[in-house]
Parts: sequence; C-alpha cells; structure tokens
Amino acid sequence: METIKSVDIYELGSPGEKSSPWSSTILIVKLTSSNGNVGYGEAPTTFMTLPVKESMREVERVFKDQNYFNIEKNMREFYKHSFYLSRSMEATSALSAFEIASWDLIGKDLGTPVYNLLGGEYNSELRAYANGWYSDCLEPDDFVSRAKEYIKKGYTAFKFDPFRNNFDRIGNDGIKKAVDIVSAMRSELGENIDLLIECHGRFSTKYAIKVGQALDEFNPLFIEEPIHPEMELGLFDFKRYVNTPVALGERLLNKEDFARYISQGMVDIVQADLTNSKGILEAKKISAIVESFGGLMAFHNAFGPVQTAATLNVDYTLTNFLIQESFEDSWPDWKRNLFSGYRIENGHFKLSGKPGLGITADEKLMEKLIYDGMEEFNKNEPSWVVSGTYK
Ligand SMILES: O=C(O)[C@H](O)[C@@H](O)[C@H](O)[C@H](O)CO
Ligand SMILES: [Mg+2]
Repeated sequence: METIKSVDIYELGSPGEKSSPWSSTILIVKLTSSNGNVGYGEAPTTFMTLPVKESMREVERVFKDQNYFNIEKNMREFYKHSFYLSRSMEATSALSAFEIASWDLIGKDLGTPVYNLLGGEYNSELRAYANGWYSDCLEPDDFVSRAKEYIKKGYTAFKFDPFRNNFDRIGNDGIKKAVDIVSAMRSELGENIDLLIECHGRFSTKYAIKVGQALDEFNPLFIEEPIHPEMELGLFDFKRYVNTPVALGERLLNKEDFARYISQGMVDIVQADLTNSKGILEAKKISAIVESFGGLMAFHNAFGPVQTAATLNVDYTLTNFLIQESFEDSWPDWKRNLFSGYRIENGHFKLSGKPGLGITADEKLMEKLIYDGMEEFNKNEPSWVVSGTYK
C-alpha cells in the first residue's frame, strides 16, 4: 500500500513582478509517496494566502500516512474533523489542494494521465477564453486595441469587467461607460468573437438588472456574477429580466451548493473552481449534476499552473464542456516557468499526455520563489480586479 510519506507546503511569489493582484502569490502542496513519486496540488489565495496556508497544515494532519488512492475516504475523514468545512472557503481550498495532489500521485503510479481515470478523452481541443488581458484598460479604444493583440495570438473569446470602480450601485454614467466599451468591442471585433461580461459579484439586484438589460443587445456569451454572491435570491429576478445566460460558481464550495443553484435555474454556465470546491473528483460530480439540468461547464481558473493542469484533466472528459478560462498569456515569467507540460496555442489548451496531471515542476525555481506573507495590497484597488481598471 502506497501512502503519503511527506507533505511540503510552498507559498511562492516574486514581489515586484507584475501579476494579477489576487494571485501575486500562489500556494502549492507537494505530496511525496512512500514509493518516491511526487504529486502537486494548488490552493487559491485572494486576500487569504496565510489563512489557507495554515489550513493546509490541518489537512496534512488528516492526509499524512494515508493511502492516497482512497480519495473518498480521505476527503470524508477531513469532512468529519472540519466542523466548518461546508462554509469555509479557506478549509475547502486547503483540502482541494491535497485532493488534486493525490490524483497526480495516482496517475503517476499507474503511468497514465488523470483524464484516463475520469472517463477518458472526450474533448481533445479545449477552447480557451482570455482573461487578465485588459490591465490598465479604461477607455473603449484601450480594450479594443489590446484585444486585437490577443486575437493575433489566436484567442476568439474575451472576458472583461467594464464597470471600473462602481460598487453596489451604478449610475447612468457608469452604465453608459460599460455600454461604450462593450459596444466598441462588438462592433470592432465582429460577431465571431465571444464577449464574456464579468461583474465580480459587485452589484445589488436592481442595479445588476439595469446593467444586464443594457448589455443584452451585444449578445454576450454570458454575464458573470452579476449580483453580490450572498444575495443569490436576486438571481431569480435577474433571470426574469435579463436574456444573457448567467455564469457563476467561483465562490461555491461543494456539489450541494451547485445542486441548489442549477436545480432552481439560478445559473446557466457553471464556473466551479477545482481549487476551492474539493478538487478533481468533486468537479466530475458537479459537472454531472449540472449536465442533468442542461447546464454547461466553464471552470474558473485564475491562479497558478497546477490549477490549470488539474482543470484541463477534467475538461478533457466532459460532455458538457463550454470553454476554459485562461490567464496564461498575461502571466509573469516566474509563474509561466514553474511547471511545464500543457500548452496554449491558437486559443486552445492541450495537455502533454504525461502521467498524473501531466506537468513537471522546476524544483530549483520553486526553491528560489519561496515567499512568506500576504499578497499585495492596494488601498485603492481591491485585489480581485485586473490591475489598473478600478478608477
Ligand atoms: O472570473 C475570474 O477569473 C475571477 O473573478 C477573477 O477575476 C477574480 O477576481 C479572482 O479569481 C479573485 O479570486
Ligand atoms: Mg469571476
């Protein structure tokens, strides 16, 4: 029986190098098996780096010395101990990292990519959408000319938040500015480019509806988190008055959360995040629930390379895959060089086909990037926006 012999938790970062503010640090767990193989997992940060790092120590107490093939058992064991798990983003994130790393080990032990253990390859080309591409863009022309650079790289879908520093409420001027940006993107880039509108859960219901109605005419692929996440009942009204499909999920924690949303018709496109909703097997379960209600999957993927690799392994197997989020082309070099194995070419992701998650760590670089502390903080710009856009 192979067990988890040692656990290493890495906080990595390179202060000063431009990075998405919410992901200027990343958290990686490395599990070493009794047979010498290593598996990697990742947890999200966003103003919670140190609490999540600390939570990973709690997960370690449960997972250490266990047989990592027993994913269900180990997950349930942590569930039993972690009284607040069902409500804790930090605990669920920490747990997810261990789950993902366990799969990396399992795949490596069996000599096969993780997707082969989850139903096999259904999608071989994974269409990506670009995010992070619009840093410092404020005016319609800024957005259009930056998007054109990404179209040259092969992207055909763009997510962006055109709402600047409007929060809770938005006035006519704020709506007009957003409309100008979205309308310029549509008219300059054409009907074949998909526009994905990100609201970052910033509005209360009435204002979200105003925004949604104003943008419907530009036919976005979806509108994301239009309403503050805890005001989810507002989604019923939102969906009554706005035609654009609703996407959300990056702040939901488990399949039961997703089951409530999808079964009540509160969401169309589900953006679960493997690193904060219990990892790979839960992602398969969530996707199955969503599929049963006719929903599509577009996994949230805003952190580091282990997250991307884990997510792609699930994407490969999905019959209800829509599109995959990607920040890769706006990453700083340190993040790009940490792991090799998957590619993004011509706006599509491809895995290496190597065993496990299919990635290899540059361990020397990892050692160099070890960092201790919270991610960057800017009083004037919350960490969840693309930098230079909250004005
Ligand atoms: O959809 C997304 O990619 C996210 O909303 C990001 O834009 C977040 O701001 C970040 O993930 C914060 O955790
Ligand atoms: Mg989002």
